[in-house]
Amino acid sequence: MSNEKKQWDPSQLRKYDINLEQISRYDYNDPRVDELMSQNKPVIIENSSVVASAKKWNLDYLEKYMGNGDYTVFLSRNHKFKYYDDKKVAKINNGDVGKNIEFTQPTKKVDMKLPEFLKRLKEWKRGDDRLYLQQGLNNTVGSEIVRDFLNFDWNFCNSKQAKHNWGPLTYNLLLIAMEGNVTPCHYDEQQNLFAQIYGYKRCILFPPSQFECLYPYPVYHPHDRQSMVDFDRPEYSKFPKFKEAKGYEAVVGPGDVLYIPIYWWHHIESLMRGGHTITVNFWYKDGPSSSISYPLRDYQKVAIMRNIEKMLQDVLKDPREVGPLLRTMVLGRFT
Ligand SMILES: CC1(C)c2ccccc2-c2ccc(C[C@@H](CC(=O)O)C(=O)C(=O)O)cc21
Ligand SMILES: [Zn+2]
Repeated sequence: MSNEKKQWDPSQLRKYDINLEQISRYDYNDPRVDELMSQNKPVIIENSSVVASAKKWNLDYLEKYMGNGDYTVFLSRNHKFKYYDDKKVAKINNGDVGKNIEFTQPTKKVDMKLPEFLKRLKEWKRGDDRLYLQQGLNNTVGSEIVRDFLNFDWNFCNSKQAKHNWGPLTYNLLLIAMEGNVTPCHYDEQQNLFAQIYGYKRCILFPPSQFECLYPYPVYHPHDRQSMVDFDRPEYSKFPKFKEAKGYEAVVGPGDVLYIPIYWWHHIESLMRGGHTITVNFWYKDGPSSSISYPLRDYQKVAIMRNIEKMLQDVLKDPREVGPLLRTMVLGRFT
């Protein structure tokens, strides 16, 4: 490591007051990779050829071969790109879930041609909206890109999918972020092989067991699955257990593949002053839980809590009644 030219500098990482330790890195054919994956623990897989065919994906190549379709681009007034579920926004707007839910859309979703996206990326200056291109890799992209996509090392991905009993591949997202962009802490209900192609991203992960330290929004909220804690300015009075959160971090670079286990929280930032970043992720549904085995995994308890919240929300209708009912049911009774 010492003799390699350092590709990034710690000053490019945003400063957070969080207890973090390093995520392990192993060569793709090191048995410890599968050991960790089988325990649903994160690991960085080095030197695989999962996306080797995309090594040549620089912005000029993409501009030349990505075709002239419209791409999904998110715009943000600040560095954070908080996911929101627009189906849930609609439910709030038509009063389906109570009137008093304040929700301000944090990002705007626009369709943009690639040349315009790249132009705005190059000409960006302080005060401009930040951009984040997120596009499913499908047949709208040019034939060369499809060829590169088909030349991903699918044997590697399929072998992981089979060995760890994952469900079907649901999505490959192509992500082109501006330097400094942040995807705030959230979890997904899918297994994720996060393949870094260009530039460097710092990833902070927390296990599902840290649910009570990360204070997710209610399930009906458009920010379902996102943490309510603002890592830049944590409100410890509202979220006291955030002080106890214990996470794992890694900086991934070209050729690294980070396994983000299902239900694991992750905050992902493109290094400041590091130029744009390009990532392709591989999302897999969870495998068929052939038989429930005890003790339950932490992530299964998160799934149980989600189902209870959904059921209560459906039957109580007004979200303001969910908390009081749960408190009445639990406080002083289940010590
Ligand atoms: C922020 C953004 C563009 C977005 C906006 C609106 C709806 C969805 C999404 C969405 C989904 C996935 C990612 C990639 C990654 C985070 C990262 O690499 O930044 C990640 O979380 C994952 O691979 O699971 C990024 C986004
Ligand atoms: Zn995610």
